[in-house]
Amino acid sequence: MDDFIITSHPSGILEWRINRPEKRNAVNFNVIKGLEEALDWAEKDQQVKTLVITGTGKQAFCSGGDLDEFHQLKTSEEAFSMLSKMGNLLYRLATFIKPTLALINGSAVGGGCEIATACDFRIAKKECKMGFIQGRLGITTGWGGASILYEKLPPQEAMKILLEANTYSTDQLKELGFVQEVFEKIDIHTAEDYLSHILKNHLHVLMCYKVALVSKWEHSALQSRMEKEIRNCSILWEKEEHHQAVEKFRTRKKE
Ligand SMILES: CC[C@H](C(=O)O)C(=O)SCCNC(=O)CCNC(=O)[C@H](O)C(C)(C)COP(=O)(O)OP(=O)(O)OC[C@H]1O[C@@H](n2cnc3c(N)ncnc32)[C@H](O)[C@@H]1OP(=O)(O)O
Repeated sequence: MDDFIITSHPSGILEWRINRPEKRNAVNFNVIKGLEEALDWAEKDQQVKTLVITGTGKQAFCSGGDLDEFHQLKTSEEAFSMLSKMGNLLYRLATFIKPTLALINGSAVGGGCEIATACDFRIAKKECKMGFIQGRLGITTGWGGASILYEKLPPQEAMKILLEANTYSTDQLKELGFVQEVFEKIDIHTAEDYLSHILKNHLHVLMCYKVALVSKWEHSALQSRMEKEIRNCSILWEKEEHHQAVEKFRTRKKE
């Protein structure tokens, strides 16, 4: 089974789906490669007007980094190599020249929330649990998601959900303005309906509006703020508290 699936829809949506439901769509090195592939495709294909990111199954959008695969990374430098690889892709996603949407089909936690944050829009199935839970593992957002979140929510609201490292309901996050719409059921057709007016417009119109947003972030040095955030996470990654927290998760069911 492929770790990700890319589907080009006649509506002009390119769908990138993380396909690891048995691990709640955790991100491994293969999935990181898949995100780069999807961004390359969406950039080059003139038929593509929007990029939609989602997950396979009804339980998870994405559970963040694969704690088994990335658990092997022990030192700050080893961690930084992976974190910056994904962080560079999240900067590329956040500043992507075409509109992007996170179709949140299930729980989105840790780096899964960072991926959702990097998209322009977030629509979610009711009752999904979402949250930047990295703090529970003794680390901070490792893919630059906090810097992007500070661009999308009032700073005090963004800081509260980062500091709490908690999970929230979709209704709570809609009230905060993090989630744009909540649906009882959700699938790619929900995304097509939500994007229907955007998909009717010329691609060059959509791209010009994205350029206007991206230039704001270029001037406010979003990329270097993300790099600093990622470096700080890699320093925390090396500490014993982080490795013990990950080990506790990985062995929790075997007790
Ligand atoms: C790399 C850093 C990155 C960043 O911040 O940049 C991060 O994302 S750090 C945060 C990493 N993610 C987590 O800590 C989330 C861990 N997972 C969970 O909290 C839960 O699994 C949840 C809420 C996503 C879903 O809970 P649910 O009860 O529905 O499922 P289970 O917990 O029973 O898990 C089912 C199955 O999936 C495996 N699993 C889940 N998440 C991960 C993961 N992130 N990495 C590896 N494997 C994961 C879990 O172990 C179970 O497998 P099984 O073989 O059945 O034990």
